[in-house]
Amino acid sequence: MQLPEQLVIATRESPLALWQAEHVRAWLTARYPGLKVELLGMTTQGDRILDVTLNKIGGKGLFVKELEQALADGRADLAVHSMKDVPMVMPDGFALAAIGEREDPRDALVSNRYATLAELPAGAVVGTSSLRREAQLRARFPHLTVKPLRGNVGTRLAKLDAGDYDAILLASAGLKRLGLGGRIRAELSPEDSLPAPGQGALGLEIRADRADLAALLAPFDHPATTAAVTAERALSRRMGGSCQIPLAAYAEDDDGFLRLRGCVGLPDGSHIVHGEANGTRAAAEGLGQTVAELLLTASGGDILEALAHP
Ligand SMILES: NCc1[nH]cc(CCC(=O)O)c1CC(=O)O
Repeated sequence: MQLPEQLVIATRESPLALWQAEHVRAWLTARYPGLKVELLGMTTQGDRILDVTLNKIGGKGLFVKELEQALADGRADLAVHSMKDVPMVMPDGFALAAIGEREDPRDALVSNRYATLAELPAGAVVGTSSLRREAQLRARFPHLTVKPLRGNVGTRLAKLDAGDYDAILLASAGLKRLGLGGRIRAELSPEDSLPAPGQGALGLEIRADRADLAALLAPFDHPATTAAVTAERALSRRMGGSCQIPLAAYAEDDDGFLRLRGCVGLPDGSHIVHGEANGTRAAAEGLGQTVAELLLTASGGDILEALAHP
């Protein structure tokens, strides 16, 4: 294979996105000595619009469209994404070249006063703008108050420290990557907070016509993570795939066998249904569809109505 001399990585400019892009740069230069890798920092619509909850303004695509434009124009060769932010259906002309090994997939409780969710007293204010986290929290701890919280990881921690919240919920992966793992009071079990599809995994996106790059990036792929994330994303896609309704999907790989758990509900937590199934890595896509069918069958009219008219 003819090695290119230089690659450009398109990335968002939040500290977490830059960490992730640097991580991929370090992998590339270690694997291909002599390869020059530059970062092209970009601000996306999702970064600019901070005063509205994401599901109200169009969801996940907002974090990736500008980066895809840079790939289309040839200003960049690859884009590094949190798989959680990548839409369930890849737009025409783009492909995921590799999904790297997953960091901790769990949600984390961060608080300056409380060590567990169970300790939070009635009326305690918990910060999250994720419908998924909110629905699961309300279902399990209906006495808590959920208050919206957006911004990058540092901004969210600053709002907690300013006293605006008693506790906040964040992805463990982001905190750990930024060296902020020490702020985690409790890792939430999948029973308390089932993670989002793709949470904790990084994806490398390229133009579908760049076979040269696909070969170069393929060794970044972690097959167990790819199988798990494929199952989670298939579930989400079959359910309608946006972040307009609370949806969680989490697959664990045990030596080639996947256990996929999913849940869907109403944002107020008043109705939430769970489903799970097992399958082989090779059947990851079908497994996602199977669990989605279980969820749809178990959902009452109210959830189906919310899915149909978000
Ligand atoms: N919603 C934004 C987002 N996208 C990816 C992560 C964390 C890192 C990851 O899941 O890979 C976060 C922050 C969070 O949810 O706390």
